[in-house]
Amino acid sequence: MKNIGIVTGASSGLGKGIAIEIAKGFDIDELWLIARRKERLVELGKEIYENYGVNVVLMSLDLIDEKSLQKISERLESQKPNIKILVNSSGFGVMGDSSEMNRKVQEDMILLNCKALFSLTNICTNYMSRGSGILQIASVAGFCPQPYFAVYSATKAFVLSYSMALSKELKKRGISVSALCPGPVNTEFFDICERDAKMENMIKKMFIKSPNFVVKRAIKGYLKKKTVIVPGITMKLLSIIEGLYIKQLSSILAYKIYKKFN
Ligand SMILES: NC(=O)C1=CN([C@@H]2O[C@H](COP(=O)(O)OP(=O)(O)OC[C@H]3O[C@@H](n4cnc5c(N)ncnc54)[C@H](OP(=O)(O)O)[C@@H]3O)[C@@H](O)[C@H]2O)C=CC1
Ligand SMILES: N[C@@H](C=O)C(=O)O
Repeated sequence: MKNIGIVTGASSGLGKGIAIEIAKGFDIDELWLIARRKERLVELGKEIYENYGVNVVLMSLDLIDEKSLQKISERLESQKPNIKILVNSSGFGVMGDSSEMNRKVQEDMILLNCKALFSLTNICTNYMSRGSGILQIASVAGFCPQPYFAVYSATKAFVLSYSMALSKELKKRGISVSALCPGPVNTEFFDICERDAKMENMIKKMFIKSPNFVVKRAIKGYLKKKTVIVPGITMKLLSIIEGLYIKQLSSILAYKIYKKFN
């Protein structure tokens, strides 16, 4: 059976960086790279094949479109591979006054950051086995309901909560789930996000990290099977103030209570 990795959002930023690290260091036969921009995927696929000898499958798909998820599902069903690692990095955020912002943009944030991430995770767990793992790209924004980033921070709270709970459910199958929660990272994310709120992002830029820094910590945390990975000391402190340990404790308690009575 073929061992594969799947990375969404592979055309730029964290997804691209993580895809390269997987190709470098993971024992896989094939890497599926997913995003909309085909030319970017072709470029990355070439780099990965030439430098690391890993076969790539390029899937130029809009994950907001349900048909894209069907295509991935059909391909998995026809090949029945063993998914060693799934990375859900596709996502975007737009700042602004939620009641004044375009509704479609906000709905799309929910569809991509939450719905597509959930659907792909749910599809892929059917093709995972002991030793497989899932790396979800959440955000420190998931710890804090942020005014003027209301929908985005809510989508990341979903990713964080879903991933923390799922990690307990999948433990019995030997599958790890890690939620990466970075603070601001210097990627194309801010080209989209900054449309409405330059001032806010000037503050964020004081704490900005390079994608390389975040990718390295993401892989390290994933390999240690950490449920929540927060890169950098400032963001770690912020996440603790915003309740990281309380969330972790209540999730463990909820799991123990469920197990006792079921
Ligand atoms: N940068 C930051 O400060 C932080 C980012 N994050 C999260 O990290 C993740 C990656 O973001 P980052 O790398 O920074 O930003 P980028 O903008 O560099 O990457 C976003 C990726 O998502 C893909 N994407 C966007 N829309 C779609 C779509 N409809 N269908 C499929 N793929 C799509 C993009 O590819 P394409 O356009 O080709 O489709 C791109 O590859 C996101 O989930 C983001 O929320 C979390 C914390 C901080
Ligand atoms: N963490 C960043 C995005 O998710 C931010 O808060 O801008």
